[in-house]
Amino acid sequence: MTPVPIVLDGVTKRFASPRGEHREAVRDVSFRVEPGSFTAVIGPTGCGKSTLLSLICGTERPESGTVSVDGRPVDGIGQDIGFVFQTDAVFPWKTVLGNVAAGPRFRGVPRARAQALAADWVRRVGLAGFERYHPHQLSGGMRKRVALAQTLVNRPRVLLMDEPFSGLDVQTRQIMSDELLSLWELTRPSVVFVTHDLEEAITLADKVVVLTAGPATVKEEFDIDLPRPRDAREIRHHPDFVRLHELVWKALRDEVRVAYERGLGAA
Ligand SMILES: Nc1ncnc2c1ncn2[C@@H]1O[C@H](COP(=O)(O)OP(=O)(O)OP(=O)(O)O)[C@@H](O)[C@H]1O
Repeated sequence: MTPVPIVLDGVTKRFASPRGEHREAVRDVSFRVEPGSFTAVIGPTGCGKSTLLSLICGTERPESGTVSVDGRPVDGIGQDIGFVFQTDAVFPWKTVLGNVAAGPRFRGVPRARAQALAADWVRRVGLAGFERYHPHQLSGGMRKRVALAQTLVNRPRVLLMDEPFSGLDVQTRQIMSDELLSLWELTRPSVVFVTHDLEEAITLADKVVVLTAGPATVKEEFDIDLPRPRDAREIRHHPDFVRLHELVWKALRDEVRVAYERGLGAA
C-alpha cells in the first residue's frame, strides 16, 4: 500500500445559516499532509474542524480552492478513505465480527475471506474472545476499538478521525492513543486527526495545525519532532513535549478565548 499526500490549497467553504445568510466555515485554508504521516488539527469548538474533514472525504465541496488526495482533486466520496467519528458508527444489530466484516462484504469480498480478515483485525485491536458480542455488551473503549478495526480492515490510504476518543476517560484515551499509534504503524495511512485536546494532538502527531476561531484559517503549523515509537503516558514527560506544549498553547490560547467570549455573547 503506497501512502498518499493530502493537499488543501486556498480552501474556502460557506454554509447557509437557518436565516439563509451565507457564512464562511473555512477560509483560505492551505496545508499538506505528507504521505503516511500523522497530522492533528486543533482549534476551538465550532471553528470548522469537522468541515475540513468533510471536504477531504468529498461529502462537501469547497466554494474556492482545491483539495487533492494523491495528486487528484477530490470530486466525490473517495474509495480509499476511512473515517472514525466521535460517535460509534457501529451496527448495533451485528456482532463484533459482523461489524468488522461489513466493509469487506460491501466491497464484494466472499464471506469466509471477509470473516477471516475481520477476525484478524478484531485480534489486532485487542478484542479476541469478543467476536460474538454485540456493541451494547461492550464498554465505550471496546466499541471504539470495533470502530477502528471496522475502518482499518479496509486498509484505507487516508484515515480521517473526528475526535474519535471523545467521551472516554483519560486513562482509556491514553490506552487508545497507544493502540492507534501501533495500528497506524502497521499500514501507515496518511492521517488527519481532529481534536480539542492539545496533549492528545502532540502525543500522536508529526504535525499540529492550529486553526483560528471560526471561520477556520490556519493560524500556525508545528512540526512535532518527538521520537517514535511513543508511549502516550511517557512522552508527556519528555522535555521537548513540555516545550512544544507551551509553544502550541500560545498559538491556541487566544483562539480559544475568542470562541469562549463569542459563546458568552450568544448565551
Ligand atoms: N451542513 C452544514 N450546514 C450549515 N452550517 C454548517 C454545516 N456544517 C457545519 N456548519 C457550520 O460551520 C461551522 C463549523 O462547524 P464544524 O462542525 O466544522 O466545527 P468544529 O470545529 O468541528 O466543531 P466542534 O469543535 O464543536 O466539533 C459552524 O458554525 C457550523 O454551524
